[in-house]
Amino acid sequence: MIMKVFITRVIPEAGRRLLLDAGMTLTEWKEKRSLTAEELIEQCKEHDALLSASTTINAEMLEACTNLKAIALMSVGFDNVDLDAATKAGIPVSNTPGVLSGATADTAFLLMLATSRKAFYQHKKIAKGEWGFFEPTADLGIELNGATLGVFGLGNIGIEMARKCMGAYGMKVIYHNRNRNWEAEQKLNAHYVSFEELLAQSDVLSVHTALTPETKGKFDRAAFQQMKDTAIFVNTARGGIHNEPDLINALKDGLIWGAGLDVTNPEPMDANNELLDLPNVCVLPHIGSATVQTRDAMAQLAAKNILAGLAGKELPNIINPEVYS
Ligand SMILES: NC(=O)C1=CN([C@@H]2O[C@H](COP(=O)(O)OP(=O)(O)OC[C@H]3O[C@@H](n4cnc5c(N)ncnc54)[C@H](O)[C@@H]3O)[C@@H](O)[C@H]2O)C=CC1
Ligand SMILES: O=C(O)C(=O)CO
Repeated sequence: MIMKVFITRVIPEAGRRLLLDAGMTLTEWKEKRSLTAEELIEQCKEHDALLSASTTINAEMLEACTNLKAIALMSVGFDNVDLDAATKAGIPVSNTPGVLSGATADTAFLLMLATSRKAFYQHKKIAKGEWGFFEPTADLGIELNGATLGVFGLGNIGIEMARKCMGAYGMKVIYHNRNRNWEAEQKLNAHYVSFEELLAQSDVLSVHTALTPETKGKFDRAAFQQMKDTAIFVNTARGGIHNEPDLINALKDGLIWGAGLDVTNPEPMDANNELLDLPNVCVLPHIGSATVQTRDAMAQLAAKNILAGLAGKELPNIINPEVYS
């Protein structure tokens, strides 16, 4: 029987090929705008499986599309999906863990280093014709050698970030997590600390948890107040984990030294956002996993999950396993 897969964006050929070679019929959303909620429902009703690249999947859609045999997300994060509703609708959902950890940690590392040297600000100055002259005390950065990296969420990406920082700058690693990660602690010689200690001791604080009700708005004014005024805040996880007005004020009031963000709240960020004008800030448009190799691997993994679901098997990267009980 021919199975039909709906794909919410154009995905790398590596993933499409796996599905096509298995005899699937594909419909890709090729328009330069996101699907509306109604369009998503309309499409999903006509298909057997959904491969979703950062589309909101709400209860209404899931209740309307119980025909779906699998939803494969092309992401690790699943805060855009109503997982309880998916389970209630009997639809298995998968994500793409692991394959994007290196690329996303590279992005966190890039933001840390670029922020520490005000790199994006300097680039903008040149573009505006403001190369200037040699001023021994102007626009200085800070060095990272021997600094303390604080990881909030020592999972796949947090571990990769810690490795890179240790290798490049001999950074000391401390972390705070829901649960202690004993294995990573041993491998990285990382020290578990309370959230308050993480705030107080980090020279660079890098966020790597999922966005959940517990982490939403976790980095607010009260948190920034407890950080060093020389600290760099890096967030490549989700914009909702920091409170943006509080972050702007923390930077302007000198509570912290700088910020590097791959994720904002909302996305896309408004072009007039104050953060874009601050010298010690570097912002990227959510490109954590955006390399050729990583996007190929993500598309392939998502495709493998779809194929398993359509063959009546458990999705290898299932995130709502209770759907099978
Ligand atoms: N910027 C980008 O393009 C990308 C962003 N991400 C984001 O990064 C997040 C992390 O990804 P992975 O490292 O692969 O996930 P992971 O599940 O391997 O690691 C997350 C860690 O956070 C910990 N954690 C969860 N809730 C916590 C809490 N309330 N307090 C303290 N620790 C908590 C978990 O125990 C786990 O160790 C994803 O959820 C996603 O939102 C992921 C990939 C790319
Ligand atoms: O995987 C994720 O969660 C992302 O944000 C995009 O790769």
